[in-house]
Amino acid sequence: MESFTIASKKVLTLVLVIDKAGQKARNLILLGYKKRGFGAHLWNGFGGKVEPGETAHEGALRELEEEAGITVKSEDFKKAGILLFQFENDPVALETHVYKAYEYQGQIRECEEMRPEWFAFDDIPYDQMWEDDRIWLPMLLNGQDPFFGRMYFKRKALEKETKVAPVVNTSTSAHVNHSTTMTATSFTTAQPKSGPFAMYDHHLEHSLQGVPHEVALDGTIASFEN
Ligand SMILES: Nc1nc2c([nH]c(=O)n2[C@H]2C[C@H](O)[C@@H](COP(=O)(O)OP(=O)(O)OP(=O)(O)O)O2)c(=O)[nH]1
Repeated sequence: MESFTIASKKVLTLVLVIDKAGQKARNLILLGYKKRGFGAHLWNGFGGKVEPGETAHEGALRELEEEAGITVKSEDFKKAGILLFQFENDPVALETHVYKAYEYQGQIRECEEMRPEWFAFDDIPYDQMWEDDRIWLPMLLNGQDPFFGRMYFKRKALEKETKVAPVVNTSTSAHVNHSTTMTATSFTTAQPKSGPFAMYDHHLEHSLQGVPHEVALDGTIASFEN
């Protein structure tokens, strides 16, 4: 496993809302399609950066309200673990505190950043999610939390995708005009399927005895919650 010292870290949150045997008698998970910013075009839980003066718990509740329009009572909010994301040639690691909730209040709504949607557990769109999610999300869903994971990513080479504009038939005739030329070709940078980063290594401990509270700069669990 890759192991390198972190110079600093940012504290983030990630919330998974689960509807156990809901209306359709199937277990459902609420994911949001990220419309812009970091992790754009991927499905994910709700969350973001913890603000100064806020605990991770408070930050997670705030982001859930901002991004999905719903609230969760503190007693229904359970810490599932910490995921430490490290990126090649980037000394800043992302210490992501993951929470789960089975009850919520309010009306789920879309915002500028996220489009929420329920997914059955057997229909989770892993190929349109961060690559590490297929490793730890099943554990969260199976109750194998709390967990602690370290995930290492490399930046993917962005492929150039050629978009060919539709053929414009300038002929007034009903017959296909074979002499019609194709108009300007536009070049766009394609978004790789599971985001611009590729995971190249990971380490995951699950069913821990205690709930991780903080990660040390050597990438180990610094403390557990009381
Ligand atoms: N599932 C999953 N989530 C991840 C991974 N990496 C990663 O940063 N995240 C989450 C943690 C945060 O919830 C979110 C990143 O936070 P963000 O940049 O959207 O934060 P924010 O909402 O404060 O951002 P902004 O308002 O400044 O745009 O993505 C990953 O590998 N898997």
